[in-house]
Amino acid sequence: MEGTEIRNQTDPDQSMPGQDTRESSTQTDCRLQGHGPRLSKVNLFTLLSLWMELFPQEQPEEDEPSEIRRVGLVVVQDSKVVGLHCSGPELHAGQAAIIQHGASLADCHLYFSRRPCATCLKMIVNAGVSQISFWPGDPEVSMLRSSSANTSSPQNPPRSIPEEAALDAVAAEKLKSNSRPHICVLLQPPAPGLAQFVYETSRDCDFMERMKDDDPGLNTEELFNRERTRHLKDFSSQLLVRTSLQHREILTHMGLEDFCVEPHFSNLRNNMTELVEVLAAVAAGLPQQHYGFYRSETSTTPHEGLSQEVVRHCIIQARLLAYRTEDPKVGVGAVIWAKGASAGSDGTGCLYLVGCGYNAYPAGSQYAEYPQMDNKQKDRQRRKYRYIVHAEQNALTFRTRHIKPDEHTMLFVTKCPCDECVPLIRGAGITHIYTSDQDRDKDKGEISYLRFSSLKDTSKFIWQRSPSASSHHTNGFGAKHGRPEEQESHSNKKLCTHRSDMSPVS
Ligand SMILES: O=c1ccn([C@H]2C[C@H](O)[C@@H](COP(=O)(O)OP(=O)(O)OP(=O)(O)O)O2)c(=O)[nH]1
Repeated sequence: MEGTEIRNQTDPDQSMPGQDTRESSTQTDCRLQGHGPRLSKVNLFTLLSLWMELFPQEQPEEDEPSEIRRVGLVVVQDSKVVGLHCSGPELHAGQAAIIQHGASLADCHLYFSRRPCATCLKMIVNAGVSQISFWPGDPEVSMLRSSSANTSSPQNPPRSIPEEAALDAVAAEKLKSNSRPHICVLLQPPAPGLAQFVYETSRDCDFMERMKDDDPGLNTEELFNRERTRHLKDFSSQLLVRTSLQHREILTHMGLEDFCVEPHFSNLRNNMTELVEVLAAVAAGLPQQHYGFYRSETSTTPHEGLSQEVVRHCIIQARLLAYRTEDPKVGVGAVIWAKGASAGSDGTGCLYLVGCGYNAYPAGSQYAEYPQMDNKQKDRQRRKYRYIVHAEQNALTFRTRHIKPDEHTMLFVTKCPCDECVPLIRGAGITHIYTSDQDRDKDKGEISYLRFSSLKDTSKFIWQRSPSASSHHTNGFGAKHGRPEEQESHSNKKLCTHRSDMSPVS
């Protein structure tokens, strides 16, 4: 099994070979700070790749399943995400990455949501990529689907691997063993309690809170559980291999026989399931029905440009990033996408990634180098606020592309931008912001959110009840919406909702 590794460490943040060792030392020690478990970088990149595979498509997959499956891809350079891709109508995700990044892929790490086909792999190997990691489910050239008459399904596995998939597997194996890049499966068990932490914090995130504020009678827990179950079902059928038998067969054909041995096999399947559960919980934090991102200026103006599905997708990317926060208390994630003049052949259409980030202490700082206390501490100099770099600030600082004045540049952020960030966002030329405005107009002393309302030259799209749902007051959702009521709700919140010290992410 040359070139393939089982990474199954007990400490998810344990440094990887080739990974910056400072990275693990900067993390907040959750046991000391009361912070929930933190997502490891490997798991973040893995989850982002799975999520990219699920990027909403203009053209839904044909009824007759193709043997070529959609793939999500995350391109990482120096531990920073520099590309998010997915398969499109013409190009596979790997090909799209080659087209967009060219030889600058050299020394990048690539995280695929499936083992890429040999056609992509040869170009990627050729570009000098340093490491390729893939999710060990059904590969891009599917071993579960067949175009032959006896079409298979997850319920009825093919009696043998389709010929095309078997040939592709042989070629991929050859590329794996002959290539300079390290081609491996980099899966880590999520930190103990992470799934539960994500479950709790997603259920109470700003987006859910907004729904609760609008309709105090709404059973958000029930709504959240329903959404989570629905996502879990969808994501599992897409991303997991249903039976152990099928999974063993696939792994064997991919040259991953070592994974088929116990306890590795059970661990692998457990880790995969747990990560899919995390993804389902994060996605459930933004229930699809009746809510979406609508202009803040007047909630009756329909959303322009991006579909609600795409916006929601990008906000969920930001929510995943927030689980890498170094703030002992509040995680914030931000993603910036730009809309190019013409659609590429990537599954993201005209959109391309500009940058992403989460709130953290200055890059390269050592653990406990900076104060981590929150505003309940008495000494002002011991508070975190002067040291933490905000999610938007990291996304802008470590962006991979220039922001072009003639293009729409869209910031997706899980928390209302604060007064420190608003001028940066304006100065950088961000044209659209998608966010929750739960903290808008609040002044918390050390950090305030007063300037967001006066940010005039940027279109703001706020998570709120869809204007059409509001006018009908359907399904138990209350009637409150629109600017006057929103303002009333904010001032009320200022008085009555103060989060506790153990306040969760987002
Ligand atoms: O635009 C912003 C605003 C804030 N943050 C981060 C910075 C800091 O890490 C955290 C502060 O969150 P919040 O304002 O909720 O402060 P808190 O510590 O939770 O205080 P409080 O208890 O008053 O909510 O959010 C960002 O990344 N971007």
